[in-house]
Amino acid sequence: MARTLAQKVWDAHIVRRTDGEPDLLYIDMHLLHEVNTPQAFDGLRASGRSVRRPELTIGVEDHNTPTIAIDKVISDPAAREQVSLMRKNCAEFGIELFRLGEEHQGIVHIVGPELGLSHPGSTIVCCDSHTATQGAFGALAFGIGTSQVEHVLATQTLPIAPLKNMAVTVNGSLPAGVTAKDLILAIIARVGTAGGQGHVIEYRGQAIRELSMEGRMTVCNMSVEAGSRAGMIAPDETTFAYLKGRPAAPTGAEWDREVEHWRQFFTDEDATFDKELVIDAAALTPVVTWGTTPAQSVPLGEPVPHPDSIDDPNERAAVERAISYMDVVPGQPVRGLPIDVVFVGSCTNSRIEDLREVAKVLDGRTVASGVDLMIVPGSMKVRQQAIDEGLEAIFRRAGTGLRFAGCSMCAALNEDRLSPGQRAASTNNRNFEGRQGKGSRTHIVSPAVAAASAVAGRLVSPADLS
Ligand SMILES: CC(C)[C@H](C(=O)O)[C@@H](O)C(=O)O
Ligand code: SF4
Repeated sequence: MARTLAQKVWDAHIVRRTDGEPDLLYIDMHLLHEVNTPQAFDGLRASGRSVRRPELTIGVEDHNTPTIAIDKVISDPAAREQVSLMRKNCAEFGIELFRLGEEHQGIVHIVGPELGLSHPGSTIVCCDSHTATQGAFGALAFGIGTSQVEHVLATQTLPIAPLKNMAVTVNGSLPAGVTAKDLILAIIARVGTAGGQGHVIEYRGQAIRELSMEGRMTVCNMSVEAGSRAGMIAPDETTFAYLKGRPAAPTGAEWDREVEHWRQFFTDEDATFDKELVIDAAALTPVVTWGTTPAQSVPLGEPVPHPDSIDDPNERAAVERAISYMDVVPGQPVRGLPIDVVFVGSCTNSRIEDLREVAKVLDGRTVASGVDLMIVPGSMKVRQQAIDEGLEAIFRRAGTGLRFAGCSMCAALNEDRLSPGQRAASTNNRNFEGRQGKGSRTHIVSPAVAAASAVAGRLVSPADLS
């Protein structure tokens, strides 16, 4: 029977299938960070169990870690406690841990691919919704809760009910100046924040094939913002070229064998999807969120919507509330909104390609006075590469620095946050009330728009800069 990419990966990992029960899937790679994992280890201890496959389990410190004083004691007691529990648990259960400031430390979803751990056709789980990022490699990668983390630690398997399949086909090529981030924001605006519920989204079509691995990861990363559990892209030569030579990639004859194996992971011609959406890439322009969900966005050139134009009373009320929280005016152009802070970072957009994009815009320009531009690389590797390539020098000349790696102001779980009422252009993925600090106002944008906005002090695209 014809199958989708997701079904092929799923089928290859079924350990047990029983009528009326979820499938039991084998898990190839299990990633951990310091949030949401302490109780899982407590559970193991309470039942006297060990970790079944510690060599398939890797821990990273990312959410709570500082991005400036990384050699000092973490000031927030709750954050300090989580990081210290992570160290204790990984040491006790024999799990490799990338600690704050170490060579391979960074945001878990950046570090996995960077090490070459994300193999096409594999199953990858982590205690974090944005695990979907690694679907860019044709892996079935998704977030799990604490009790599931305990189950995977103890057994290297996971009981899970089959997911539905959704196809998003992006025809044509993205116009110059339109990025993977604009594409996924446009997709989310069409699908809605709940449209992907219970589904795996497979991204296909020419514009997807033309994306770099970094761009594909940006797209898959935000699949969860459309409500879906995972996003996937079939592996191709771009995927193999990215993986080749990475520390956890196979080598020699095994590389050739694996690449042959990986080539089978694509959707069969006559496979069917439960939902389908087709997008025309050529019609897209830079997209910015104006509201408090990632779906409340408009092309940069368009105004904040009028609630009166919305028929559904619940939706109208939600839009009214978002307009009030964001302190924007219906009909007001989004382009030109003054901003206080620009955040370049998060597992959506803190890879080297993103920092290059930012440097390209900042080169020979300076950050507007009164605007704070924070550039937080996704990993220590990205940081080092940005220094080696001279990007950091460009950032310094523009009036900012390059911080240490971590989630930082994406979720404001460390000390990087907005003050109440501050407005940010942010390359992250979530903009709900208070996401970047109490009373914070977040406009989700691409790295290029973030950099241009830092220069102008207002929401603009690079094309708007003189
Ligand atoms: C802390 C973690 C569980 C959470 C997630 O799952 O996404 C975080 O990474 C986020 O982005 O809000
Ligand atoms: S960078 Fe943001 S979205 Fe990604 S894992 Fe960290 S907190 Fe979550």
